[in-house]
Amino acid sequence: MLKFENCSIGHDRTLYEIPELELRRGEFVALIGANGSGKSTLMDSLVQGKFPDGKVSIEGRNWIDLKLMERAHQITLVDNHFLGFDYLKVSEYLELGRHSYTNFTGRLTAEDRLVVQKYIQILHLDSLLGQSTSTLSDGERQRVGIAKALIQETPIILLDEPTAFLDYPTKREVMSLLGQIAAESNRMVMIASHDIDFCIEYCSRILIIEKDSKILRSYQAITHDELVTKAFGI
Ligand SMILES: Nc1ncnc2c1ncn2[C@@H]1O[C@H](COP(=O)(O)OP(=O)(O)OP(=O)(O)O)[C@@H](O)[C@H]1O
Repeated sequence: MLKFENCSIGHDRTLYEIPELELRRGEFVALIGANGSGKSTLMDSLVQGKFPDGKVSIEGRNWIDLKLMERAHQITLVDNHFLGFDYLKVSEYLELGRHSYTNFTGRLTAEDRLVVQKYIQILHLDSLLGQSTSTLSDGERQRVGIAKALIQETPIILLDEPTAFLDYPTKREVMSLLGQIAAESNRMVMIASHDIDFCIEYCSRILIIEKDSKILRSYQAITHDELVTKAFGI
């Protein structure tokens, strides 16, 4: 569904190349690389539709030709930058997930509300709905962020370090949930992560930004030691 051909990734200089890569629905993909190697840059480039060269296509359509709203219906990014606002309740924040589907009034339809309600149930968020988004714990904020991404109902979900700051059981819970979402709702879920052992355990595919070659390569199965050598050169 998401295909890269001869792409260079980087802002003002090339950080690495993606010669050829095709990601499919149902896959739970980990993106691994050293600090500053360009994991967030790839996610940002996808959301913004900015690739200096090469070709990225989704379901056969050239990604850079899609309008902003068309891209918003295809892809969602959950990052760790949102720390909440005192005035924004969890329920209101989740409703923003339907924003790209509403008309100019911004009002949700009954159908939109059903979608929001569905993911509130799946992620067990009932007890948090009236709480201010600025008061959530890291684990709660992560679950709320994932719910908002699901509410957007895009076939591609990108999460930048979704397990950062979480305790051990919550990391397991989030990884298992993301794998389930990919498989059961037929979406492609990609995470950037430094939790390499969790990625090996839970993800169906590992993408490594290789330190020596500066090439992004895909692995279906890889050991901890092989991964460390390829990603960090040690
Ligand atoms: N807007 C920007 N303009 C120019 N350079 C940028 C910009 N954003 C990031 N960079 C640079 O691009 C490189 C890759 O950064 P990026 O955040 O993608 O790495 P990362 O792999 O996600 O790192 P980490 O694991 O530390 O989060 C870094 O050298 C960074 O300084």
